[in-house]
Amino acid sequence: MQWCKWAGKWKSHLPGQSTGVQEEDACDFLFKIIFVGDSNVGKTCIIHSLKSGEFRDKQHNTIGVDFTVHTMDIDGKRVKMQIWDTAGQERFRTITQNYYRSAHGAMIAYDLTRRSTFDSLPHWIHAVEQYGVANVVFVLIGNKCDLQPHRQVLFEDACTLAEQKGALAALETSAKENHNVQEAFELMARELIVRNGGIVPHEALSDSSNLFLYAETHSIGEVESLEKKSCEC
Ligand SMILES: Nc1nc2c(ncn2[C@@H]2O[C@H](COP(=O)(O)OP(=O)(O)OP(=O)(O)O)[C@@H](O)[C@H]2O)c(=O)[nH]1
Repeated sequence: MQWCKWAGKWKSHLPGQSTGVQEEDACDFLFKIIFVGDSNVGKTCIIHSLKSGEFRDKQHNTIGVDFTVHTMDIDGKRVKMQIWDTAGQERFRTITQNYYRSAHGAMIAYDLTRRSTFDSLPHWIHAVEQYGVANVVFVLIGNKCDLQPHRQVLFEDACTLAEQKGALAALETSAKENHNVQEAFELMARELIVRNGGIVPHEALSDSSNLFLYAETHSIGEVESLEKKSCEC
């Protein structure tokens, strides 16, 4: 018998029987994650980088919502993440908000070379909180950290916003260089496992703060004392 935990509710699966669930579909946890943020911040590329480890220079914008499943092993637990890649374009907002419902976690992305996409974050956080489940876990992701010379957002500004809004973490990623992509999703998975009754021994989670940041781990107190300097990618 295989078991799959869907955010608190256990479902049993009998491989090869009438459910049609195969051995490879078995998992210990199954989480729904929505990926939101302005258009062209790199959401689709991050997901592609997560799945393939490669960068694909996307030629077109997402229309509505795309869906993918990513499985990872966390300390011996098989964790499946249903990732919903939503279109950032304004015209799809009404449609995409329908997918926020029942999401356990939200990745909220901005492009660190475009300040306007960072300034949109309060909107996205509000929307996730408004249309999603109560106490949804969210992570702020500053993408394109390979483009350091074009940086318009200090990492410390993202940390401050993360602290103010109650984000789990602020991270900087590069889909192009596959930097911090796996880490972002693993961080989310570990937190969701803990919130859903699993025990995941990990030094980051034993920190008194639940805010984990780019490159190094800092508690909220440490963040406040960080100098205003851009972080290296
Ligand atoms: N330099 C660099 N470019 C990136 C990175 N990630 C994405 N891009 C580029 O940014 C552009 C937008 O990427 P997408 O993944 O399509 O952005 P999106 O957020 O999914 O956009 P929508 O589908 O409109 O919501 C593409 O031209 C990518 O090649 C990155 O990490 N570094």
